[in-house]
Parts: sequence; C-alpha cells; structure tokens
Amino acid sequence: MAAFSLDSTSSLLSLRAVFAVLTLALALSWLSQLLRYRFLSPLRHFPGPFWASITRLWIAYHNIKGDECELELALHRKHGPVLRVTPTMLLVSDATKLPEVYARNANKSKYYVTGSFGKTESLFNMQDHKVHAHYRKIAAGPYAFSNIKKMEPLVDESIHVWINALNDRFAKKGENFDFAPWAVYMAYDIISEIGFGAPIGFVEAGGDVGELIQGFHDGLPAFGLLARLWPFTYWVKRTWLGRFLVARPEDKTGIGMLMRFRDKLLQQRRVDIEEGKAGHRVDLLQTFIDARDDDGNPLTDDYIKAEILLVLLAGADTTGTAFQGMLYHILSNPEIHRKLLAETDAATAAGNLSAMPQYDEVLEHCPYYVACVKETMRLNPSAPNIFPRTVGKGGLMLDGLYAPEGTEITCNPWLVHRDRAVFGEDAEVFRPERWLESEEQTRVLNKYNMVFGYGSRTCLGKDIAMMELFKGPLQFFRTFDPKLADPKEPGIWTVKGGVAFWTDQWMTISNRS
Ligand code: HEM
Repeated sequence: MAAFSLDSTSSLLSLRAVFAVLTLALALSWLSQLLRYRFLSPLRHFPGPFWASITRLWIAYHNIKGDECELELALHRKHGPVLRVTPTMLLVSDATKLPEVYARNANKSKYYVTGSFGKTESLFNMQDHKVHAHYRKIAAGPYAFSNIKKMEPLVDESIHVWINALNDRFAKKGENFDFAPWAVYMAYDIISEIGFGAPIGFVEAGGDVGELIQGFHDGLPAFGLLARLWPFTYWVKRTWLGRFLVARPEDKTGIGMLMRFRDKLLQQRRVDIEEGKAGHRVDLLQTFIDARDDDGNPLTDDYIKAEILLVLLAGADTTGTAFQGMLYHILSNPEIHRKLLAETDAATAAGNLSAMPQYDEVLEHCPYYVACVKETMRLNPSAPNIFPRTVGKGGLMLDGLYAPEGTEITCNPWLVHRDRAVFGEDAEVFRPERWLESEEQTRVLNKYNMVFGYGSRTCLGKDIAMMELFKGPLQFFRTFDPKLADPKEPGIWTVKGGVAFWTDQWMTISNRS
C-alpha cells in the first residue's frame, strides 16, 4: 500500500513537472514572440499604440467594442497617415496612397480567412491575385453593366411593390414605424429577385423572414474577430474544432437559411432548364449557368453556389445601409431635403424623370441627388472596415519609412474618406455640394473613393447597388413626406465586425400631394 502511494505521488510530481515545463516553454515562446514583434520587427519604427505592436488582441478588442474607426482616426490625427495596428499590419489613411496599397498584383492577406462558406471559395476570399484574376474574368460577364441594365425592370417592379407596401401599411394609417429594417427588406428582395428570379419575400411579409437579417447581424462580431485573429483562426481550422467554423446549409443560422434558399432555387432552375421552362431569364443565376471559361467549359454547381451566396451576403445588407444613411443625412438637413425635392420635382415637371426613375435619367437630370448618394457613402460607408493586402516585391515607402515585401497593409474607407487633404477641411461634414463644385475636384473625389473597395478587387455589384440607390431613396422622397418621431434622433449608426447598419429610424410618412 505504502509503495503504491509513493509511486502515485511521484508520478503526480512528474506530471506536475511536465506541466510546469510546458507552461514555461509556452510562456517563453510567447515572450520571445512579443520581444521580436516589439524590437526586431521591420515595422518597429512605425507609430501606433504599444499594445497593437505586440498583439492582435488590441485591434480585436476595439473591433468588438465598436470604436475601432473613431480611435484610429484620433491616432492618425496625432501620429500621421501610417499606423501599425497589429504586429504585422499597417493602416494607411492617406487617400492618395490607395493606388499603391491596392496595386494590381497585390494579394489579399490571410485576414481573408478561406473556406468559411464551404470548400469552394468565392471571389471575395481568394487570396492569390492570379487565381482571382482567372475567376473574375468569368464573373465579369454576369456583373457587366450591359447585363445589369437588362435587369432594370426587375428592380423597378421590386421598388414599386415596396412603395405600395409602405403606402398601405404606414402612409394611409399615419402609423409610426421604424424605416431601418424596411430599407433592408427592399435590398434583400431586389438582390434575390435579380440574383435568382424570386424575391425572398421580406416586403410582402413586412418582417425579417426566417430571422435572416438578425442572423446575419449576430454573426458579424465573430466574423470581425476571426479575421483579425487570423493566425489563431487558421490554427483552430486545423483541429477538429475547425468544422464549426464552416457554414453549412443544415445550420440554423441566417447563413444556413440563405444556403438552403439558394440550393432550392438552383435545383429548381436545373429542372426548369431540363423541361424547357426557364424561358429568357435575365437574373444573375442564369448568367452564371450560361457562363463559360476560356476552354468553353461551364462553371461547376459548387462554384455557382459559392458566388450566389456571396451575392446575398455582400449585396443586400450593404445596400440597405446606404439607403438608411440617405434617410439619416437628408432628414437631418431640411435645406438639403428641400434642394433635393426641388431638383427631382423640376426634372419630373420637365418630363425628364419617369414615374419610376430610370438609371440614366437620374444620372443626367438629378446631379444633386447623385451627389447626396455619394456623400452618404463617403461619410458612412457600409463596410467601414480594413481590407488588407500584402506588400509586393521591392516593398513600399510610406511616410518616409520602409515596409518590406509581405507586410500586411490596408486602408479603411471610413478613414480614407476623412482625409482632409483630399476631401477638404470640412471632410467630416455632410455636404453634397463638394461633388459638384468643379470638374477637377469631382474627378479627384471619385478617384479616391473607396466605398466599393479599390483596385482589381473592387466590388463587382457596384452597378447593381447604384441602380438601387438611384431609384429607391429617390422614389421614397418623391412619394412621401417623412416626419421623424424625434428630429434630434434620426437613427443610430452601429458597426459590428466591420459592417455597418442603422437602427431606430422611427418616423411617420404621408403622401406628398
Ligand atoms: C452599397 C453597397 C455595397 C458596398 C458598399 C460594397 C462594398 C464592397 C467592397 C468594399 C468590396 C471589396 C472588398 C475587398 O477589397 O476585399 C466588395 C466586393 C464585392 N462585392 Fe460589394 N458592395 C456593395 C454591394 C454589392 C452588391 C449589390 C453585390 C452583388 C450583387 C456585391 C458583390 C460583391 C462581390 C462579388 C465582391 C468581390 C469582388 C472581387 O473580389 O472580385 N456587392 N464590395
């Protein structure tokens, strides 16, 4: 018995010793990593907060807290246009540096965690610029403006249904309602209509079908966190826990529901095609089905599914946010609201604006309105986020300091659009006129606009989003006279995981006579 106790005590002791040695080894390895980041890294000369220079937890913490942009703006004002925001990443707020940061051959950094939405990658997460260029060439057809133009009647019909729903539910009854979700209902229904030929049905239901919007918003903090802590995320993905980081159609989350919706529609379309019932569809799904690669081969169903999911994830909430932002800024500025109405009413009276405004008409006859759209997205970009690339061969000189090849480097549209040297001393003020003052100035503002990203990875859905934004808010302002429930509170701007949206846009609407 005594011998047994002695044995077990000594084995416990040796277990403790192993544990202690392991802990010490881990602590020493962490410490040496921190010291290397702080004192030996080629980025050590770049300014920035101490904690950001030794751990990614600094940026992850502020992302979760929701103050990343404001804090970084204050740091830029103090330290200059280049900040070290993680041990391996530089953040640049100088708008004129956009073409260098987002150079044609720049790869996306590992921040774009791969494989999160299934094995087949969509364009957004492809890191290698050559792989991306191959697939982008194929997707360019479906997203080309000439193709999107053909979809304009589908957008018109969705807006018509949306305006009627607002009229019946709220204008006729004078009922107080929150505009914010209604902007997203419209954006989701349009994107599913032009994506798959069927609206999800938010507007008809007058609610968040399948809690899709809530599910998407709930997933955003994890999305922001896992990307910012990417070495940890890649490590988890190599373990058995990794399976929980990949979204699947069986999931009860908003993304799982979107996947099921997408799979059902693709299956139905395949059946319709076989039975000769697909007709002359002009939606994105059909253009992906009809697309061919350089060798004349069709795209695989897995790839089509990945791209169509991306349309829903990237295209609905973002456009809804811009729409909400228009309401926020225009209802906060009665003089701007008055000018906007004067312009659209004059264009209507002159016969230049159809009952459902057409894209080309708005572009040509409503410059002030177009400036309001641009100014909204400048001040409140839907993705006030970092979009990191890696510095290419030869490195990059930034504000007199050298960033070597492989350095993670990024801009953030929320910060770049507040660069006073480019957008003016009043860059933080909503002033649509800045887009109309001179041709030269407009050219510069357009050149350094990052709302849809920058360079060869810029948003493919830009024309779709602009078509919606040229019509939806305009038709709303033209039809209704909105009155805010509390004029001092036209909405609350919320950023989660680098994606923004507005809440609490309470108002009543009546028909403009
Ligand atoms: C106001 C609305 C929108 C905003 C602000 C927006 C913003 C962005 C941004 C910033 C990027 C670049 C990301 C990066 O560099 O990593 C991007 C990429 C993308 N967006 Fe959008 N987007 C909007 C609407 C849409 C719509 C409506 C669609 C589709 C119907 C769409 C599809 C895409 C796709 C496919 C990409 C990936 C492009 C590539 O990597 O080649 N987006 N978007």
